Amino acid sequence: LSICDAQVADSVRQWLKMPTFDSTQWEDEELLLLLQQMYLDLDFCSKFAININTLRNFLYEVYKNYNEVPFHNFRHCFCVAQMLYSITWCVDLIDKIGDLEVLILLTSCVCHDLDHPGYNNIYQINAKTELALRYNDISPLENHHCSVAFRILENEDCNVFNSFSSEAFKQVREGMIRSILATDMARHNEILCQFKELIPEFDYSNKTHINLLSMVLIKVSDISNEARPMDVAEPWLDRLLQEFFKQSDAEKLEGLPVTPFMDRDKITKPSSQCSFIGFVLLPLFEALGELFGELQDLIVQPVRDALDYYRRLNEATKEERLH
Ligand SMILES: COc1ccc(NC(=O)[C@H](C)Nc2nc3c(cnn3-c3ccccc3C)c(=O)[nH]2)cc1
Ligand SMILES: [Zn+2]
Repeated sequence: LSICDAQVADSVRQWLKMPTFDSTQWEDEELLLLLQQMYLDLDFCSKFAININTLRNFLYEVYKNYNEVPFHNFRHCFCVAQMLYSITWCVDLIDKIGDLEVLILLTSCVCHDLDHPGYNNIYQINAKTELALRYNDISPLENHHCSVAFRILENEDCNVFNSFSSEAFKQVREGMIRSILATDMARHNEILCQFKELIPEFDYSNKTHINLLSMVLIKVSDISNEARPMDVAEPWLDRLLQEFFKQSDAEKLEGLPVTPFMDRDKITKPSSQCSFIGFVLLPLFEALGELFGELQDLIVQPVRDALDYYRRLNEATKEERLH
C-alpha cells in the first residue's frame, strides 16, 4: 500500500492531539503522514485551498532539508509541531486567534529549525561561520531556518500558500518570520517579560497581543520535551547533550570559548535540568498557563513534576558523591 493512500487510524489521530504522543515509535514516512493529518484534521486544506499533493511535496521538501544531527533533526520539528497541535485542540486555539494565525504557527513549527547544523548561535558567532557573516551575528541560525523555509515555498510544487492573495501571503510571511525568529533563546527573557505584562488585560482583538502570544506558543512548543512523560522526554535530553558536547569538543579543539552549560566536564544532567526547568522552562509554561487555564493539567503540572524528579535525582546523586 503506497504511503500516500494509507489512512491514519482514528485511535492514532486521537493520540496525535495529546502531549503523551511518542514520536520514537514511528518511521519518518509515518511522521510525514501524521504532519499531513494535522493540516487535514484542522481542516486547513479546505479552508485555505491547499492542494493535498502540494502539501505532501512541501512536507517532503522540509523533511529533506533537516540534517541528521542528534537533536535538531526532523523528529524534533515533528515534536514541536505536535505539541503546538496538542495545545491547539486543548485550548480551542482557532476560536481564540483564528485559522490563519494557527496555520502560520503550525507551518512555522514545521520549518523552525530547517537545515540546523547542530552548532548553536554562540558557536556560529565565535567561529565566524558563513551564517554569522551573512546575518551579522543577528540570530544567524533562526534567520537561516526561515530563509530556507521561504526558498522551499518559492517552488510552486511545494508552495502550500499558492492560492493566497499577495496581501494574505505577505501576512503569512510576516507571521512566520516573527515566529521562527522568536525561537532564538537569547531573546527568551525579552519575550517572556513582554508577554507577562499583557496577561492581566490580554486583548484578543489587539494584533500586538496576538503576535506576542504566537511567539510564546512556538517557544513553549520548541522547548517542551520535559512536559512529556519521562520515558519520552529523557532520550531527547541525551540527544541534546550529545549535540552540546559535540559543540564544546569542537570549541576546545578550535580554541574557541567553551559554552559553560555545554561543558561535559562541568555539568550533570540532573543539575543542568534543575536550573533549566526552574529558571527557564517553568516560568514560561506558568505564564502561558495563566492565560490558558486548560494547560495547567495538560503541560504545566508535568513540568513541575519533572522539576521535582530532577531535584530528587540531584539530591540522590549528591548523596552518592558524599559516601
Ligand atoms: C537562555 O538560553 C538558554 C538557556 C538554557 C539552555 N539549555 C540548558 O540549560 C540545558 C542544556 N537544558 C535544556 N535545554 C533544552 C531543553 C529543551 N530544549 N532545550 C534547548 C535546546 C536547544 C537550545 C536551547 C534550549 C533551551 C531541555 O530540556 N533542557 C540553552 C539556552
Ligand atoms: Zn527547535
